[in-house]
Amino acid sequence: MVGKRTDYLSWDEYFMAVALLSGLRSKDPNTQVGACVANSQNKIVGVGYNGFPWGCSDDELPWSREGNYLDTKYPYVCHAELNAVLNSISYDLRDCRIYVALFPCNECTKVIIQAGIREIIYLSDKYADTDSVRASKIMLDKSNTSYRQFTPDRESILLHFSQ
Ligand SMILES: O=c1ccn([C@H]2C[C@H](O)[C@@H](COP(=O)(O)O)O2)c(=O)[nH]1
Ligand SMILES: [Zn+2]
Repeated sequence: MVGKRTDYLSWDEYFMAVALLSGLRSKDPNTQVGACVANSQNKIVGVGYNGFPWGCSDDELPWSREGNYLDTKYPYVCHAELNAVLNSISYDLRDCRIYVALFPCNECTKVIIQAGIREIIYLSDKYADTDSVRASKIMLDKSNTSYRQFTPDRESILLHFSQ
């Protein structure tokens, strides 16, 4: 008898990989963030990445991090989590989990909480020392929204377009 494959992706690996793959769509030269929302039946209900709003050309708005506020990306870019929630097939995301490449900022955290998402699984917490992420954690703790860092059991996942 032929046994089943044993190196198949766990649900956490699968959804985090979808989040990272979505992040590869981002044009941000510094930080590419992807997000994937999965429901309690392990179905993907929304994905997103950081990018400019509809109709706002990637070639006309700045990707700078520094300079006058209006000459930076910050006032314009839609965050990955916001896009994943807005792109979702369901209005009600109660009991869903969101997989994100980067710990959500305070604005995304508000969206996540208000959408009813119950758990955040993140990869990087590189902005842990900012007030934005501190505020996120305060709100998450108060609202009983759980969060945990994804600890991968494998270094990478390879995809080949040629079989
Ligand atoms: O919760 C978040 C926080 C940030 N982002 C996006 C917004 C920007 O495009 C980058 C951050 O750029 P830096 O150059 O690292 O400041 O990440 C997001 O999608 N979600
Ligand atoms: Zn954000």
